[in-house]
Amino acid sequence: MLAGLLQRRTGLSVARSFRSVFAHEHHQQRRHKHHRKGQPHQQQPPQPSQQRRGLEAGSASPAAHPFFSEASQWKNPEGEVTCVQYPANHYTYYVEPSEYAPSLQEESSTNSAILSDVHIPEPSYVTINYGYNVFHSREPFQCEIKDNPNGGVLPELHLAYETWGTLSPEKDNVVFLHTGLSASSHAHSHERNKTPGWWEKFIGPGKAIDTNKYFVICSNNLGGCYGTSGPSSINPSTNKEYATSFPLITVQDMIRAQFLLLDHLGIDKLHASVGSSLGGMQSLAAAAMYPERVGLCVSISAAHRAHPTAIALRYMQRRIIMADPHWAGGNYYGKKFPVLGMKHAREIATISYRSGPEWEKRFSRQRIDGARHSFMPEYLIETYLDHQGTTACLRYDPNSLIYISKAMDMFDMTDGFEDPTSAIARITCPTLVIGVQSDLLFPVMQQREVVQLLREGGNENVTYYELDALYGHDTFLIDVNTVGAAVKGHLEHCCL
Ligand SMILES: CC(=O)SCCNC(=O)CCNC(=O)[C@H](O)C(C)(C)COP(=O)(O)OP(=O)(O)OC[C@H]1O[C@@H](n2cnc3c(N)ncnc32)[C@H](O)[C@@H]1OP(=O)(O)O
Repeated sequence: MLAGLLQRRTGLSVARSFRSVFAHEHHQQRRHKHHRKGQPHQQQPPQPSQQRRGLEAGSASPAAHPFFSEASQWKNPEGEVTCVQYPANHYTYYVEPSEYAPSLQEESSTNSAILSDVHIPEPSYVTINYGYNVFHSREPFQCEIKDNPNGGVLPELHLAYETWGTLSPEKDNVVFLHTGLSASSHAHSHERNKTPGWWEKFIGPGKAIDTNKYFVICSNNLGGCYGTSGPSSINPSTNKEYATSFPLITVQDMIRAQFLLLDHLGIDKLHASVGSSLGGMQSLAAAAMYPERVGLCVSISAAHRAHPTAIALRYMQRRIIMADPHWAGGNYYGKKFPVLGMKHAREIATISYRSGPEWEKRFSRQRIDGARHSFMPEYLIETYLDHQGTTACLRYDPNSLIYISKAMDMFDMTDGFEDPTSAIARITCPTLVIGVQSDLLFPVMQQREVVQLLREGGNENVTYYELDALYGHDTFLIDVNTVGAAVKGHLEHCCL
């Protein structure tokens, strides 16, 4: 009955969500139209912000390259423009003096072969504190894979985390939120960082994770770049960034680091471990590795081991980053930044995060009004991917993406755990598994398999919801009505 109810809710939610998607699209088309007005396939005049910085827009002879019809701007996480992409494959980049060094970078090229010469230092993720707390352990942290630089030992460990709600005197109301691949600990806004978080609509008073009831902790993943030890952190032994001397890490290492944080906070047992995607893998791993310390488990759009298709997609993202000459073996910190590798990797990632059925409805075969056929972005799906790559590529450290995506590929609860045959069987707590039928990255057969293994392992309290939402893997970020309702039900009612 509950499943039927949820199915109905899903249908309603999809219809409602698509209204906003179409509104978005029409807005986008208007934007394109506006930009091109009167100047199809011609170079745009410098934008006011470019003029202010004295950049020249005219040196690339755009008439010879009639493919780009507008300039687009790239922004850093603070919303400041850090880069401008000009028409006709003519790229000019500049950076804010206050945030980056050297103070002003400007380079241009006239054909795509020279794009790899763009000069942009790495983004500010390593220098700006986004309002998170940092747990600092001075004890060496032994990573699981010992065949690694320094035997897989990190001399120290930093773990960035944020919290919402109030910890009960008994410390028994903790919900630990594990993040996806490139997310930070900023799942929700708070006094020290008012920017909406990546699960803004899911967390708060009365919300799916109710902060009137629960104390929510979200930590940035080991290997990440938002305050937790990762390749861009300074190795205290050398006083330089680890880069690729950072050891290979596993999902189990991420969990061990998180439980060190819980030890530090004096929290013996979680009310619930919750996560989606990589976070859903972590949630399963946490419940298997620390069964006595996890009260409830929620795993959304995840799996107990990576699917070969997902490995293939992440492999290509890594290869594209590593093929960027500015990746330089991972040693690009303070030098040229592999921005194009990161942009194209993000474009591939976006293909895996959404779904064909969504794009059929959202973009179909629509093209930019008046665009000529060319090899440059012309269909709305192409401009969309271009936009996603452009906006996301300056928000994350490419080396972090390489390390964490590799950890996802290596994740396999039937292998690599101390007692592999029974890793899933060790999950004895009530567990909610959610799958989305349009998910390419973690296809629903994987969630069904997790449920089957849990039940075969003797867990009698397993709930499974399969959603027919069209947003693919990203449904967990978008569909608060269905995903949020299921999570709330599990956290608040499953054991009553
Ligand atoms: C693997 C793991 O472990 S986790 C993976 C998790 N997934 C991600 O990291 C993806 C993150 N995605 C996001 O953050 C998304 O913004 C979401 C999911 C939160 C919201 O999605 P949506 O509301 O559908 O917006 P979406 O990001 O798809 O598109 C909106 C943007 O695309 C632009 N856009 C839309 N259509 C087009 C188009 N045809 N051409 C160019 N740009 C377009 C919009 O103008 C808007 O731009 P803006 O963000 O700069 O304002």
